[in-house]
Amino acid sequence: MAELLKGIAVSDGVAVAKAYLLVAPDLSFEKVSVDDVSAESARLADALAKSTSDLEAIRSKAAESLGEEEAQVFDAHLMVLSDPELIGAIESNIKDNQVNAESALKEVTDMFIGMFEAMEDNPYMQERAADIRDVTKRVLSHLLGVKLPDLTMIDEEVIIVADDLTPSDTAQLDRRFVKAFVTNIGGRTSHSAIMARSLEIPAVVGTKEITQMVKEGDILAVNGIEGDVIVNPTDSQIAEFNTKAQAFAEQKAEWEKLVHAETITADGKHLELAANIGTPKDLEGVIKNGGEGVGLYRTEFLYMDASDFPSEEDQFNAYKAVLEGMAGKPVVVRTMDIGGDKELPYLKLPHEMNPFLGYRAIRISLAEDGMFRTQLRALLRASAYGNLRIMFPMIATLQDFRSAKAIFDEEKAKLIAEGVNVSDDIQVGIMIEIPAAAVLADRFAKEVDFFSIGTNDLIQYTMAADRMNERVSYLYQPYNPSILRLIKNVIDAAHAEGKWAGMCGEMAGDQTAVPLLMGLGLDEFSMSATSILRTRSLMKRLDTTKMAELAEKAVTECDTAEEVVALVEEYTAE
Ligand SMILES: C=C(OP(=O)(O)O)C(=O)O
Ligand SMILES: [Mg+2]
Repeated sequence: MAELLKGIAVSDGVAVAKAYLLVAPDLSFEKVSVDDVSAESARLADALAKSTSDLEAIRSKAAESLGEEEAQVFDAHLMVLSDPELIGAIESNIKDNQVNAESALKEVTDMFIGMFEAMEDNPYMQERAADIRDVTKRVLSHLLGVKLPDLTMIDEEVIIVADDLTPSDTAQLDRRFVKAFVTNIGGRTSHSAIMARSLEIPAVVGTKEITQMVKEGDILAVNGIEGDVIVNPTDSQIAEFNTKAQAFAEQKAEWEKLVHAETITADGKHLELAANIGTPKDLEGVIKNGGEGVGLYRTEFLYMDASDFPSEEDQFNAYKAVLEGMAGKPVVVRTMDIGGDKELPYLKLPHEMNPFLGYRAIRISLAEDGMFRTQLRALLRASAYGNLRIMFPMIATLQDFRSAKAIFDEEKAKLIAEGVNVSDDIQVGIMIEIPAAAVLADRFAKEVDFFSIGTNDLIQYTMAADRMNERVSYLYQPYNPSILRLIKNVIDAAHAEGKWAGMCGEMAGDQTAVPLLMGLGLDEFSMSATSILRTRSLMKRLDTTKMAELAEKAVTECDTAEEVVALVEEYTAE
């Protein structure tokens, strides 16, 4: 029977395909004694052989899609499988203690993992412990006859079902095969949702129970525009979804006509529509969608995609590629924003109660300033290849900004003294994503070159509602008058000092927010590349004077987000 589930629509598009469960399988087992130890050893040998052949296949797939360097992680895993000391110890455990292969394996690997993990100052041994942990899971899965899900091995059309997708899971999705994803948790501004939009993969998150409702092989129909998911749809429901997919494709074709057009409002004002990117590869989408610049390059993905800190040279090459790719159009590069839902496995950070309020972004950069200086040097060297702007994330105090700017100035002076070609026209600005900075924007505006409002975080900190938590998503209110007042304060403060104010939070591409932001005088709108054309189409039919009247009313006369939405509808009705 078909079952309908409602979730949060986070990435447009409609898809129907087979479910693929990305759920950690149950690998529990009982320790039992065995009489036939040679049969048990044969079971172990069989599981080891199957694990080896899995890993060889995964390795060659990774080499093809991610590159040889990324694939080398799997060499370390293969080495574990052929390590005579480890395998020998498991075999002896079976023989000497007459126990099943599962428990012999687990006891020995736990012992090695414990030993290596105890060597706290030795990152090499820590990594070996992680490798053994991974390989043990694989061998156990073969012994128990359960399947380990693996995103890189998908080779048919599927819809991924998971509790949550991490940003690195999302980065591995192959658009040819992954037609959509559906998760239990998450919100519109979770990083996996943001990435789904740039990959143009339809997605519905926060369904709370999709993983319990779906079995391997079920068919799913997903509508990422409205947030509907149907498990095992009927033929007529499939036909209905296909009609919606068709209508969406036609709407997109209409927007695509604006790809080379400028963004001009009904009263002839030019506004800048820029794109948010995570890697140089995303430039293709920016160009395809007519982006007039890059308003946010999230450089942390460069760190997250590597197995160790990227070198100055690797970073320089990535930044240069983006600057050259945008051919003189502005590119705002944000310095590393690790923390919150963006983890860096090789930067061992202590577990925190509230990671979004913890040690993250500029706080890490200022404390571990070697890493920060490397990034700034790479950026400064790349500045000669385009129109670079640098932005610091999570600035809470003027002292944060001054410290970061002082390090930037020092590195710039050093490079110039070394005779390196550095642009003398690099604007340095900040993200406004912490309410303290939004309130004090008039003071910041005297010292920075620009603001970019990061509403994804600004809303969660202002409303005290976690951006990832679907239970409090009703409080995550972009149109709440309190948020609009903060935004107005920031834009007015920038303009009073002759500076520009942009926005790179997801709100900049939200079709209900855009009329308000136009009315508040926002200069630059930076969003997922896939939202650019529909926003250009909307702006073309709106008049800035009328939108200013709308914004003024919203800020001074509305009590609630609902009232603001009603007002927007009234002012934008055709
Ligand atoms: C753009 C933002 O940064 P991120 O989503 O990467 O936290 C924001 O907080 O609005
Ligand atoms: Mg942020």
